[in-house]
Amino acid sequence: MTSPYVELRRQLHRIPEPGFQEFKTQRLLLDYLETLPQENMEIQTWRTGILVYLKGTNPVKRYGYRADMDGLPIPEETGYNFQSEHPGYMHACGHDLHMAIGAGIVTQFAQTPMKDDLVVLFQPAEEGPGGALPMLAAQELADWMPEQIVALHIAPEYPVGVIATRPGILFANTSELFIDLTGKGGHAAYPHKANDMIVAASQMVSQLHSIVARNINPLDSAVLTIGKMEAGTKQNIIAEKARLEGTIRTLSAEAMQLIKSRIEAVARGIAASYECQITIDYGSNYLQVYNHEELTREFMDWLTGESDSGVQLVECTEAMTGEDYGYFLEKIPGFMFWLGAETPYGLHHAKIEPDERAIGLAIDTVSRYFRWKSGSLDESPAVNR
Ligand SMILES: CC(=O)N[C@@H](CCC[C@H](N)C(=O)O)C(=O)O
Repeated sequence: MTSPYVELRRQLHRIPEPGFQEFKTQRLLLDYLETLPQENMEIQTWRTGILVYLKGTNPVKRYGYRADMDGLPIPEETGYNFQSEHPGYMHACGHDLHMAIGAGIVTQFAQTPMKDDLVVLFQPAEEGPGGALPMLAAQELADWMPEQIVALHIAPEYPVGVIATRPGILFANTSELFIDLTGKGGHAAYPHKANDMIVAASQMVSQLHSIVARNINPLDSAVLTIGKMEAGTKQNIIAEKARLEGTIRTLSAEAMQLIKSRIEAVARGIAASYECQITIDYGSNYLQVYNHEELTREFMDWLTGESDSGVQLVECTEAMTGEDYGYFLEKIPGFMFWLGAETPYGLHHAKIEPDERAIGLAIDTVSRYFRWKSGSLDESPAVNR
């Protein structure tokens, strides 16, 4: 029989929504939360997010768990019979699993409280424009601010049972990148009377790709990806406008600064040689995910000691993915970890089908960890997987 959390994940999978438009997602989660015992639980909404407070029996400390909520603009190509009902949108980054795990953790503590308090946060807009910073600034969270926080991200490359993390930097600094080029359009047969922005944008993409290869110290990892290019209106019209959309990833703040200044130099060169106007917008920027060194090491040691939990700990390297959870870790001590959910297709792929057995394992592991921290491990109920 399918567990209630897998069922909830499937329902969430059907309704992926863009950042700050997670209206149906919020409704579905609120409906689920209403089915739970309410005696020691309080719920607040913030924009399309949800904050759940679970009161402890004799609280000294307040812990936190954060799950992200938004989907991605990807037309789904999985074989699921619970595919996205929102054309062109898909949960392709595991946020449906992250939320189902969050709901499972709430269930565990609504049914059997621990000694300490727990706040579970469902945060909108992780993929963009970023919900973490405004949520951290919101009065709703200020009143319930956790003293330690945990989050996870599914990992398609690890089997179920693997939890991978490291003390220190786990995910990169990120900056979005939007470049608009404006030249002069015209008839395809009169190129000498126009400034073709398809040619200018193509040149610019090549030059942008040489920045990481030729300006960044190879020992200081960085990535610049252009994920979208738009130009032109018809095959026999010279394009007056072009737009490039991408993202920059770095492990150091200095490399981010350097890449941005090189992008601006490339833009000045292209603008001069193609006699066009270029504007650059860096969109939203996320801070690196920096795991608290002692707390992460303590979690890793605890996992290693949990011999019959079915979890295998891997100490992994950093990844160039980004996460606005980095802003939580800037303010609140805590960590993030990768949760094995093996599938042949990676994050942000139209065919990704994460292994759902990861859901029960994560609910069990995170709940047991909080109970252990709180000195309440003896009261640990089994998870309905
Ligand atoms: C885990 C993950 O895939 N996160 C996203 C975060 C996106 C940040 C921002 N919108 C950007 O594109 O720079 C990622 O792409 O790493």
